[in-house]
Amino acid sequence: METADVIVIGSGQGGIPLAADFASSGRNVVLFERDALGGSCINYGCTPSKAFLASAHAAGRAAHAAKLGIHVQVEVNFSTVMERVRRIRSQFNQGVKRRLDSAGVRVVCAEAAFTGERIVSGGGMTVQAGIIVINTGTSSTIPDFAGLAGTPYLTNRNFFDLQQIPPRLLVVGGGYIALELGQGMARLGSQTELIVRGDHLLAQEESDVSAVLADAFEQDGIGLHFNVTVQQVAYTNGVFTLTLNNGEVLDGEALLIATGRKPNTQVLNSAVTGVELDAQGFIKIDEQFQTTCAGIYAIGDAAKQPAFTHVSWEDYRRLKAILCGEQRTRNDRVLGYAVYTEPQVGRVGMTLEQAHKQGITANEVTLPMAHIARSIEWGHDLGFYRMVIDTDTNLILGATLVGYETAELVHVFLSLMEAKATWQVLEQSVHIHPTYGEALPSLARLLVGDDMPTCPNM
Ligand SMILES: Cc1cc2nc3c(=O)[nH]c(=O)nc-3n(C[C@H](O)[C@H](O)[C@H](O)COP(=O)(O)OP(=O)(O)OC[C@H]3O[C@@H](n4cnc5c(N)ncnc54)[C@H](O)[C@@H]3O)c2cc1C
Ligand SMILES: NC(=O)c1ccc[n+]([C@@H]2O[C@H](COP(=O)([O-])OP(=O)(O)OC[C@H]3O[C@@H](n4cnc5c(N)ncnc54)[C@H](O)[C@@H]3O)[C@@H](O)[C@H]2O)c1
Repeated sequence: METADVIVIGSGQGGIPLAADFASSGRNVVLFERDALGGSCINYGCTPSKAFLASAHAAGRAAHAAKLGIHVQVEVNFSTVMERVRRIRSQFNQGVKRRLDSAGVRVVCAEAAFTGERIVSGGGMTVQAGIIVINTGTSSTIPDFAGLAGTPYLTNRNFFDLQQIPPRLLVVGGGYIALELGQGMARLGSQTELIVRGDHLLAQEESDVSAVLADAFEQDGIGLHFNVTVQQVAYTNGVFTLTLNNGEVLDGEALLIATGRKPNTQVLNSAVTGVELDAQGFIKIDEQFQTTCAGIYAIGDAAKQPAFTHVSWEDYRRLKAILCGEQRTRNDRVLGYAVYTEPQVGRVGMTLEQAHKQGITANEVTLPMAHIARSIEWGHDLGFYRMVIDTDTNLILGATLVGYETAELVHVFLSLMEAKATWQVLEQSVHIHPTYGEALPSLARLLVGDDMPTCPNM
């Protein structure tokens, strides 16, 4: 058996920099990875999906430009789209390999499992270390629909290997992946149907967020089927046939399953080293990312942190500080997220309902796109900006921005909230005309009683 200073299991978004940093500082680091280096984000998640959406939204914007008086015939070269996606993914993946190699991390390309107390085995190698970091992420959950098993359905894992655009695409799910990839395929030319179990898209968001997205999806020609489940899947002569519980029957040349994620912890055999899992299989951690076994830590999706790359990356920064002796915790951070549909959803902090549930005296203001000069001028008329505040302290508690490129704009709120700024700071700010950003002080001015419309020229 070999020994190391640090073992990292999984090359997720936190594990890579952690392994590289410790190896660069002279520690003996072994990293196990059973699949492509770089984890879900680089290989099957953010990187390929956002490169794919760059093409899809370019096509969508061109198609919608008719309302600006620009009429174009959109012609999609799907092979070029997907080759570009795969080229970018490969470029990022190679970058990870170079980073780990140059830092001196010993990479073992194999599945790892615990075989004893702080002992990890994989690929014919057994290593013991005082510090072990688990960063094994999640995989797609596959529902047990009758007839599904054994059919060539898609998940985010094989979606980016598509060579040809299916004329018709069936998507099961109403969450992030279903919406981003479903809208993307529709914009590239697939007749897309979304099969949604609940009564609105993005179930965790407020219903008016979902309503805006549903409106946009209908403009893209996407069929929306709410409050339905799949009863039967058949696959014959290259065509999927889904029978829904309301009797509806849908056909498509491709079927994308996007029904959520499960933690990659089943094969870890973590009990042998005293690492406990919760009922859903996520690794239990304390405030400092430590598992129920001293010296073993878990970060990212497998530790049930909000499942985003920037969170796994921030887990790494905090865990590194903790391992270097700093008093840090994982809880004192403002976390946001975005959905890269068009329009986008940029979110941070609490909704009004969540604030009330916590017993906070809160209020909210909402500014529709129709009251923002830039959105009228540019023809981006769907969506709204909303801010939630604590009426006792005046602190900003959260924001929901639905509209064009709001994944960028929401950072104004992330920084204000990190700085513990009051809404008056925003209200007093002078933003540039005509921008989407100028609507944010206008939003805050609704709290001092300004009536809409509140932007210049409105
Ligand atoms: C389609 C899609 C799009 C996404 N888009 C975004 C986005 O736009 N923005 C965003 O912030 N987030 C996005 N995410 C989420 C994001 O990809 C994850 O939250 C992020 O990758 C963090 O994951 P992680 O670090 O926990 O582990 P992962 O990136 O999942 O990596 C875990 C690694 O561990 C390996 N592994 C697992 N078990 C073992 C084992 N026993 N032995 C060895 N290796 C093992 C896996 O092969 C994998 O490489 C997206 C996800 C998907 C699926
Ligand atoms: N833009 C981003 O940051 C981004 C993009 C993609 C994924 N992600 C991350 O990846 C995670 C996983 O995404 P996801 O879309 O797989 O999950 P999700 O949890 O967002 O959505 C899952 C959807 O599947 C539905 N569903 C679950 N079981 C079902 C069943 N048996 N039949 C029919 N529908 C069912 C749910 O109702 C929900 O609509 C997200 O939560 C997010 O953290 C982030």
